[in-house]
Amino acid sequence: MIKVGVFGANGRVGKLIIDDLKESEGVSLSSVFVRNTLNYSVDSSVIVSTDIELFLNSCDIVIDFSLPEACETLLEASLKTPKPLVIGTTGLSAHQLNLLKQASENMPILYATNMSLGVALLNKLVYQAAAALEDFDIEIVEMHHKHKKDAPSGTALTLGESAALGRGVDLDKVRVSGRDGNIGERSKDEIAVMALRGGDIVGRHTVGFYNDGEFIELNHTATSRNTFSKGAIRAASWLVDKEVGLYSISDCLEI
Ligand SMILES: NC(=O)C1=CN([C@@H]2O[C@H](COP(=O)(O)OP(=O)(O)OC[C@H]3O[C@@H](n4cnc5c(N)ncnc54)[C@H](OP(=O)(O)O)[C@@H]3O)[C@@H](O)[C@H]2O)C=CC1
Ligand SMILES: O=C(O)C1=N[C@H](C(=O)O)C[C@H](O)C1
Repeated sequence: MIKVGVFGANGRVGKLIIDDLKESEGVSLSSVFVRNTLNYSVDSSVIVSTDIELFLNSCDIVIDFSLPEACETLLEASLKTPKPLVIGTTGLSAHQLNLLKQASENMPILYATNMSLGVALLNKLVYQAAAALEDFDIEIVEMHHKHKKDAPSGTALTLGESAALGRGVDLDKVRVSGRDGNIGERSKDEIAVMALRGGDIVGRHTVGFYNDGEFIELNHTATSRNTFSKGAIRAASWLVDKEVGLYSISDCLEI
């Protein structure tokens, strides 16, 4: 039985991971890290702790859905106490991403801005379309619930990277994150990544390829957050016995 530690357990996704672990074969909840208290009860055998060392020492693998600062704390602690990590937290800074890469030299880490099978496939399709439709303008729009803190979503940025890779350009150099005022015509290479927020939208991503006379839009809509929690548990079962290194969700899903 794989002992799973959950980091971010009070959160929207964290709570679902704890529920879904009960229904998943070969895995069980062993520890939970909390800043203060856990907002609900778990089996008395589970270690619920504010002590990150105790939390790490009480599990075989960690699943993290928290916030960038919290994820940084986890990565720093894991440098001292290495554990396989499945990280779903988005909005990581360049420094935090570097820390993640550095940590993956000591332990296996799977980092995915979206744990769904559909988005993993969408990234492949976007890469292909961007390469094949070289004259088409690429625009990405994401929609999420009003509580989401980071923008644009990690998924939208990853889709932007897939598109940029297909075009052989660097997303950081071509990304547009808003348009307002008399800004002039769209340049050929730019890739816009725009964010909308409202209500309880779980997650919707559209990558559009627009040309004169025709356009294609590739869309993925998550209708349940369990898509992410179940995807993360599947990733944990896959990652737990891997060599040190940085893995993607495509590695896990073999697509
Ligand atoms: N990769 C993917 O497939 C997906 C990724 N996400 C990402 O996962 C993350 C979490 O999303 P969501 O569950 O909606 O967010 P929530 O805001 O609901 O949950 C965040 C969690 O992080 C914890 N937390 C915040 N700060 C700290 C800290 N300093 N130390 C320890 N724990 C902390 C909170 O604990 P407490 O309540 O105790 O403060 C809470 O449990 C986001 O980055 C989101 O974008 C979301 C869905 C899918
Ligand atoms: O915060 C969310 O809710 C989500 N975050 C992820 C992201 O930023 O891409 C994945 C998903 O779309 C839901």
